[in-house]
Amino acid sequence: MSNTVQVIVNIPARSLDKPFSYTIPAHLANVQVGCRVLVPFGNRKVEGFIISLEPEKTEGLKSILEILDHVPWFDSNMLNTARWLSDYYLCSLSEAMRLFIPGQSGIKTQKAYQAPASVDFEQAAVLLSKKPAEFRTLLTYIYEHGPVTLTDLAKLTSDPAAMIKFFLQHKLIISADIVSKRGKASVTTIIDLAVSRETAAQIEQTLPKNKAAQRRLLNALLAAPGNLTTAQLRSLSITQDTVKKLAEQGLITTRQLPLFRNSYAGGCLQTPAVNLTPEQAYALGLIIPAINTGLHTSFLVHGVTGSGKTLVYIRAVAEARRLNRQAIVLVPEIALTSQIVARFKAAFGEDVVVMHSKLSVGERHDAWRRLQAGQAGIVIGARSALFAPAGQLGLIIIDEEHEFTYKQEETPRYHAREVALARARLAGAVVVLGSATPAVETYYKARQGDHVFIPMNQRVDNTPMPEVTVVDMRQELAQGRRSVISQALKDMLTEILARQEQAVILLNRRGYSTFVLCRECGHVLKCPHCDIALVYHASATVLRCHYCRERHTVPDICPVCSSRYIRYFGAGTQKVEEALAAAFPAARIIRMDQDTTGGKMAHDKILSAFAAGTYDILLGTQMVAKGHDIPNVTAVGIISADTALNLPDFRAAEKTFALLTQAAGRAGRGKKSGRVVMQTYNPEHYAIIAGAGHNYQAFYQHEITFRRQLHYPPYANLVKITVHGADEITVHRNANQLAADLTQAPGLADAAVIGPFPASVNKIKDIFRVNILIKTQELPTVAKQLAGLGLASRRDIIVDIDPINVL
Ligand SMILES: Nc1ncnc2c1ncn2[C@@H]1O[C@H](COP(=O)(O)OP(=O)(O)OP(=O)(O)O)[C@@H](O)[C@H]1O
Ligand SMILES: [Zn+2]
Ligand SMILES: [Zn+2]
Repeated sequence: MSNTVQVIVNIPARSLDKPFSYTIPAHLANVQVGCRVLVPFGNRKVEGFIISLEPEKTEGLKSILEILDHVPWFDSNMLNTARWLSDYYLCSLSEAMRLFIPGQSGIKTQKAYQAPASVDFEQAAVLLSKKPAEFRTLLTYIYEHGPVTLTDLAKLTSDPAAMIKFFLQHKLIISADIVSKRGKASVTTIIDLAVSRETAAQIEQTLPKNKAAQRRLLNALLAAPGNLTTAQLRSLSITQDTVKKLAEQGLITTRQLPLFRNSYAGGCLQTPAVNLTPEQAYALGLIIPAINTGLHTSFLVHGVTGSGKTLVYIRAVAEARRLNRQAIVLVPEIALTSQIVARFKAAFGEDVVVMHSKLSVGERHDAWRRLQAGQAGIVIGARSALFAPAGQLGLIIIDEEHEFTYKQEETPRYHAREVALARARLAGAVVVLGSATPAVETYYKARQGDHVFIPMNQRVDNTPMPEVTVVDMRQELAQGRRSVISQALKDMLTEILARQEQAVILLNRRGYSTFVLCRECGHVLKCPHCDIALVYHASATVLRCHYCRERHTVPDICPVCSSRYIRYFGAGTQKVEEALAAAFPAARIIRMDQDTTGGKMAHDKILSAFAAGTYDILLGTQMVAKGHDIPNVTAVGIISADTALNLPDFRAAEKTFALLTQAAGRAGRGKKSGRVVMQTYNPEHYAIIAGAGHNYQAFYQHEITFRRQLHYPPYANLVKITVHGADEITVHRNANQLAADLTQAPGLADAAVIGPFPASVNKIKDIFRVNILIKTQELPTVAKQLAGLGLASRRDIIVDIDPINVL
């Protein structure tokens, strides 16, 4: 029997990134690895996670105060995944473990005040004699009711803080933490008769008149076929007090049942039995046996838009469930993917737990307890669902695996795909990655044999892919048309509106203010050394390369065609909406972008209204391009296909290609065929040509060559180091020093250190940010070196392994 445990305290401070030892008091002897506990830490009580039991007994240790879980919250798979995460992403183990807890902590700590162990009443009386009477009242209250919080005290007097300060100063009170468990399982009380119905009826008769409530309760129980819940009693205005009185007399019994909150009562669809398409059958023919082996395998399902990937996921999950194993289904953003959630709900009902950002911490806890207890088998949600306590994990699905929302942009800066692969490897689980436009890194890995590759090249029912027209906006200008809506787009919309079909218009606005484009010839100013668009810094009106620091002034005329139409930064959604309204006064247009969608569920509402046919045209940014499956959408217009191309980002072409393909994929998914108009200043760019031709292969061939030549991922790993601080000069000095140190560091000899350069948004809330980029083929060595330099524990530094945003 072990007497000592190693505990990771749930405090995200980097300086505490090591386990602390505690002893186990005799009454908590059954504590296990993976349990959350309450421990004394300094003069506080904090939550801790037990990561190991030590055989040795060590003298002089503090002991654990309380066990918060009777079943360990962390199983070995979760614990090892957290360890992997902290090693790979250079975060502390507590930062990694917090990911696995709804609300990041199982306890809530409130500061409270109470009487000290001994009080010198005489001295207290002297001190208070000079003070207003309020002081005495408050102190008496604290002595009688303590520990009490400031909030409690604020109910008694308007400004308790000053008085508390005085009491603390003179040691009349001490502060103490009130620690409460979070996400307590909500319970319902069940009330039953403890005596025979005859006895109860007799007693009811003999109760005096003033016991009306007790009589009502007995009558209610006599009338009810079985028992009653407190909620039912409330409707009869029967209080807890009455229940207590009858229970004390031994007439009734009460017991508590856990009540699981389930806030997602979404409408269930009826799924008719379908025959699998040959490609779906082929995919499942590979995936299902893999699930059966119980060994880790990963698949990449590269299925064109509308090829029926969701059904493959559902059947794979059904197989995992048949084997009594659990499944995690990740979607990029729950608010934009209600259709897939509805399909899972329809197929699996209550076995599905849906995690979305609107859930309270309590609801999350309940949901996760249901998974932990095996009462639910499937969790579907955004990247955080990956950390669900699924002890029987057999399958992880990542839909739209190329989406950048899978990367967490705060510490720990993990990518859900990588963590999923690590967790599944540790659990012997299968991973299915699905996308019409896989990330270049993922596709490369599949070609290398790291993932089993499954192509799905046909749409369901062999519906043709939509026909795409590329419009050269330079030609439009040359022909005197200045509208943001080209003639071809206008013609297409006129036709489909006349047939009462619907259209989606995508305005790809991202990055518009960061680069300079010539409207006449489409030329974008690029760095001659890095082939990346120069970033426009409005504050200094200069152009800079964020990869090699080259600087240029902004030209007044285009260096290629001498046009004065350079410095074009594009149009916003509002402007496009006005142009559409002017061209189609009768059309019902709904706009969806950051400005119109305050709450997250607003997306959902807009999409459902559009799907229901309340609107003819859905106009918006990126978010209109994704995920939805609306049969009456036959036309897609892309206002500015190439804006993302000009982002000073080596993934610019990939982002553009993915967006065009996904957007085009919204058209013609039903019986009616679809059409797409893509407006661009770069019709000869490979991402545009491949996007228009639905040709992933062509895009990939081009892209991978570029990546190989310039040593970008997948041929190297990147690490982004951000130095930040309030003082610009210090930040720059520290960054320069760090870059110099890194260049000299022995373990980084083979790595390229690039920068420092100011972040593209170089000042946020008065904090300056400067980036250093490391390109390496030896990430583990570099990571070790960075950890050795103590970077991970510096407060002014953020280390981002495999950054998605390099700006
Ligand atoms: N075997 C089948 N028989 C009939 N209809 C099917 C079949 N499989 C899928 N479908 C239907 O085909 C449509 C497209 O399927 P789904 O939405 O799964 O495509 P997808 O591959 O996920 O596309 P995207 O990548 O664009 O999201 C859906 O309406 C779906 O219900
Ligand atoms: Zn030009
Ligand atoms: Zn450059």
